[in-house]
Order: sequence, then structure tokens, then C-alpha cells
Amino acid sequence: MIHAKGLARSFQTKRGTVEAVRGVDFQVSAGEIVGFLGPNGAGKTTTLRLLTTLLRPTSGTAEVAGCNLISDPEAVRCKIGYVAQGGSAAPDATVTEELIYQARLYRINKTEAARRAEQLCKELDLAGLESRRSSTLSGGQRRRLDIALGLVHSPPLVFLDEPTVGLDPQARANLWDHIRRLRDKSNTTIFLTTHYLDEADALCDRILVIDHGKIVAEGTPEELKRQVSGDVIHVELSSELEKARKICSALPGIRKAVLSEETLHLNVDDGGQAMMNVLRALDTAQVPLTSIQLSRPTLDDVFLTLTGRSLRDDEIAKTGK
Ligand SMILES: Nc1ncnc2c1ncn2[C@@H]1O[C@H](COP(=O)(O)OP(=O)(O)OP(=O)(O)O)[C@@H](O)[C@H]1O
Repeated sequence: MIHAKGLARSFQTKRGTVEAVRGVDFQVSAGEIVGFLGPNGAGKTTTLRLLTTLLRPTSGTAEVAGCNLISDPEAVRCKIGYVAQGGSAAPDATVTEELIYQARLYRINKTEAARRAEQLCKELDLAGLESRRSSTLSGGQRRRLDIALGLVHSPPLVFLDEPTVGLDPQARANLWDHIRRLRDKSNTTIFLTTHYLDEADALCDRILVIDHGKIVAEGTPEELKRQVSGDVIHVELSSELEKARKICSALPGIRKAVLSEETLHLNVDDGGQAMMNVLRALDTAQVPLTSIQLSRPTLDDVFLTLTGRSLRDDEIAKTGK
């Protein structure tokens, strides 16, 4: 459904050239839900804008839903749905009006547009809200309407840019159900960006990780977690963070020590043994610790190992939670 070949995009700025996307190659098969993850500024939105024809690549190309991005961008546009962050609200229009208007933009006739609006309201749990102004919808309802708007022309491929950002946990889980159903029912391919690792873990068949404009890893959530072999120790500290990092890095059996906020993440061979060594060493050096926890690697640990940054930090910076 997507074949990206050497896709690159740079921007000229006053401070020089910014290489936002540096030649990415990847494939997405029909019916897959693929998550596109990366720290802030990694190149996610730029890649999404390239694939949806909103930006022209500096070099490289892609086949998107069977159409060539460079030679036939119009055809690509007809075949895809794009749900941007924040949506495309016309606050005074009702839910049905917005859907019909969007369908008419795709030259769908009036009768069919009304039928499609009704069907999408049913499918996305918007039934009963058809005559509500979209400005009065809750966050979750608004995001479901945004997704419905991206689906009016029944595209085989849909791009979702951070679909659940700002939603409460219940509304997020509800939206995941809708996204899964969409794939299961009509085999729609879904390519989404997200800052939530639990979302990528629970929803995506496959994950692409981008950093500094390059794909640095890809695989199923389980495959990625297996890349961080061994155990992970999280040491929470209130002070002397760098001192603790240096001490732990020098201990036997510790493969990597990365600081993120007030937590020291340690990749270790043998969790039990390493835990004893860490406790002893920090105690001897009189570094106070708040808590220590041994666990199997999570996607956030994969992220830290690959990029040296926690996606959680970005999430906090973005949502303030
Ligand atoms: N129009 C532009 N002009 C100049 N630089 C740009 C432009 N658009 C993006 N960039 C730069 O390209 C890089 C990648 O940006 P992009 O928005 O694709 O990242 P992102 O992974 O989507 O980040 P975020 O998670 O913060 O949205 C960044 O360094 C950004 O500043």
C-alpha cells in the first residue's frame, strides 16, 4: 500500500539547510496498522506531509495506494484519507453538514453523500449527534468526526496524525476500538503517528521508528522489545543524577545507563544480580534513591536505547501531563 524509496525533504532556513527527512525506505502492506514513532523534530509530520502530497520531496519517491507520488499526486489524493492534528472544523456546521460538505468536495453526489454521512455516523458512534454543531462535541466525539471526515470517500489508506492526543484514557481506548474495527471490517490500511507508547503497543501491527530524519528501527512491538534483550532497572533519584549514572555505568553487567528526567534506566544482563550491585554501589557512594524497579523492557526502553531519549519526555512536554 505504501512503498517509500529514498524519500527526502530538506528546508532552507536563515540558519542553513534543515534535513528533516533524509532518505527513508519502508513498505506498508494492505490492511496493516502501522505506527510511526519518533521524538520531537524527528521527521514524522514531514514524512506524513510528503506521503499525503502536501509537500514535494527534495529527492526520492513513493507509491501510495498504487499511485506515484511525483507523477500523479492528484490520484494519490483521491485514494487516501488524511486526518490532521486538531481536525478541520467548521464550528458552525452540524455533524451531518460537515460530512456532506466533505463528501461533495470529493464530487460524491448529494444522495450518496447523505447516505455516506448517515453510515459513518453509525460506524463511528456519532448516531444521535447528527444535528449537533461540531463546536459542541466532546474531545472524543470531535476526533471520531475528524476520522469520519477522512473516510467519506472510502479510501483504502488513511493517515492519522496523533489521533488520540489530548483525549482521556477511556476516549482513547474507545477510539482504538474504532480504528481496529475500521481495519477489520473494510481492510483499510492505517498509518498513524503517536506519542503514546501504550497506543503503539496496543494498536499497531508494526512500528517504524524515525530519528533525525532516518528510520532507525522497524518491527512488531514484540520484535522491538526483544531487541532490548535482558532486563531493565529503573532507579528513581531526587538528586545526584549524573553521579549515579557514572557509578552505575561502571558496574559489571550493566550494558547501558541513560538518564531521563529523574529516572536512571539501566539495561542489564541479569536483573537480580545487577539490582544488588546497584543498591550496594549507590549506598556506598551515599546517593539517595527514591525507588528501584526491575522489569522486562517496554517500548519506552526500546526508544531510549535507540534514540537516547524517552518518548515519555516528549509526551510530557507536549501535553503537560
Ligand atoms: N517548513 C519548515 N521549515 C524549516 N524547518 C522545518 C519545516 N518543517 C519542519 N522543519 C524541521 O524539520 C525537522 C523535522 O520536523 P517534523 O515536524 O517533521 O518533526 P516531527 O517528528 O513531526 O516532530 P513533532 O513530534 O514535534 O511534531 C525539525 O527540525 C523541524 O524544525
